[in-house]
Amino acid sequence: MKVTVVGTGYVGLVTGACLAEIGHHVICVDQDEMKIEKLKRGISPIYEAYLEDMIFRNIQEQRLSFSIDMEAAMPGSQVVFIAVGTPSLEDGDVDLSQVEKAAREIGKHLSAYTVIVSKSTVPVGSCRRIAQIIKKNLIKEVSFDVVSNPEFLREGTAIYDTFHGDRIVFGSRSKKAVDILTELYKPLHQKILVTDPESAELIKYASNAFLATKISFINEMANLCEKTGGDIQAVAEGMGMDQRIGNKFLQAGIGFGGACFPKDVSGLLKTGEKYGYDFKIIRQTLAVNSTQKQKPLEILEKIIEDWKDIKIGILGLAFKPGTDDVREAPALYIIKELYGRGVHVKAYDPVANDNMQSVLSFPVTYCNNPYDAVSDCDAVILVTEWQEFKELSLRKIRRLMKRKIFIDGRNVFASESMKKKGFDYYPIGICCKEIMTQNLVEGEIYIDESEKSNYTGSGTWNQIFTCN
Ligand SMILES: NC(=O)C1=CN([C@@H]2O[C@H](COP(=O)(O)OP(=O)(O)OC[C@H]3O[C@@H](n4cnc5c(N)ncnc54)[C@H](O)[C@@H]3O)[C@@H](O)[C@H]2O)C=CC1
Ligand SMILES: O=C(O)[C@H]1O[C@H](OP(=O)(O)OP(=O)(O)OC[C@H]2O[C@@H](n3ccc(=O)[nH]c3=O)[C@H](O)[C@@H]2O)[C@H](O)[C@@H](O)[C@@H]1O
Repeated sequence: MKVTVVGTGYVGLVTGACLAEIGHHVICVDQDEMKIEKLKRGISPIYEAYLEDMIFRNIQEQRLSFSIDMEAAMPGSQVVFIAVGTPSLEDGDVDLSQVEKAAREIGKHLSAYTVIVSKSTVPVGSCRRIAQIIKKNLIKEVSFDVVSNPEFLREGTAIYDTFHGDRIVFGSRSKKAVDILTELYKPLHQKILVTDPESAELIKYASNAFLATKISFINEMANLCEKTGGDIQAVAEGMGMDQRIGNKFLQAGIGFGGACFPKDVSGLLKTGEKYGYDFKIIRQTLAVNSTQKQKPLEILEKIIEDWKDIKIGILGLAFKPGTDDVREAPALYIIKELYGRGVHVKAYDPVANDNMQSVLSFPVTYCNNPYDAVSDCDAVILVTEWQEFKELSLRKIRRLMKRKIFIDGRNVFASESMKKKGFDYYPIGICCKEIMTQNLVEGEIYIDESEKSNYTGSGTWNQIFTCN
């Protein structure tokens, strides 16, 4: 089948390359000339495992090509994917300008029946709007269908996710369109759910908002663990063993980031507002996440008395491992805050140094390896759990650091072992101070000095704890 993909961001490129891989003839169009020039030479603008090889191979085998010209790309395409960006506006609403522009251009170049697929994440009702725009811009009278086909890939595992997805969703009332798309995706052998466009559009937002809420929930549990002496990893393990809950997306840390969760949760909240509905849970999901990002700073505020001449090393800049994407990355927020306190920030990421440098105007020292990034530092904050960091020589890290404050934002290391190695170690959701067992009276509540003034409880219980 001949397919056009409009937009060569993560989704456009992965969709295009994977459809070519399963035998279709795909042309990817982008308005960004430089990107297209690179892609024509087989160079991927994003870091994603296996993607560049797949692009290169499919160009060579003449199933994949790139263009900036919609007029040349569209003729003969049975399916046109819209995979352009839908970023957040200032107020959290969804900016649909790229989608609307793509729809106008598709309308102008439509010459025979075509299935137009919305792969971009768009608010409920957008397929209807896309169809209106296309209709308004048609040069000649042709029929077409617009189908919502949301994308569920994760950055870092995008190719795997495409070939091993849990489901493919088609939102359409047209049997003809659904049959064509079913044929297109047939080689993937995945479960297909066919529903109306409105439900398909909502499935995408509901899925992202639910996963983000699961993360905020476990982060709140982590905060409670710190106060009560629990260990969030044990709590998550115990919860995850219940198959109704599942063990995925229960990794506590310093909050979620990326191009999608923050913007899609805000977008769903805005949809609620537009329809007169206050979506209380996801409002709190966002609020919890923004507090969680502050955790490393809260920890440091308690330890560092004078910020003058403080040097801090950041390990990991990408919003998650496996990608060079720094959009809404927790590291962005942390670096800005540290810079505001006059800290000299050193940073290292295996692949995202350049991207961070292009969005941050502050003078950060970008390093070529993790050891340089921690060298002579008062504190280190591990922000992204790259495999490379799990294999670090901690003895060397300790030796290189000035003070030994280690904030582990992703709970990569074991508390006991870090303490034994001489670090002043701060994981997330794990109570770190030694539990004092002398002079304790059963039935009394013991809390840390700094928490005394906040304690308002009147009862007693048998658990004895001290916390950071
Ligand atoms: N990044 C991800 O992992 C995922 C993204 N999504 C959704 O997919 C959509 C695309 O996301 P990304 O790939 O991250 O986008 P992106 O913002 O990285 O890239 C969009 C691309 O579209 C191009 N573009 C914009 N308007 C165009 C036009 N009229 N004609 C030709 N090219 C045009 C831009 O130049 C850019 O290269 C968004 O709605 C996003 O929410 C969904 C699932 C996963
Ligand atoms: O719509 C999208 O763009 C995509 O958004 C997410 O994918 P992605 O943002 O690439 O990455 P995730 O693996 O979901 O991680 C998102 C953020 O949550 C954080 N996270 C994830 C899992 C967890 O247990 N804890 C946690 O803090 C990660 O560190 C990261 O910052 C969804 O997982 C995809 O299904 C969806 O297609």
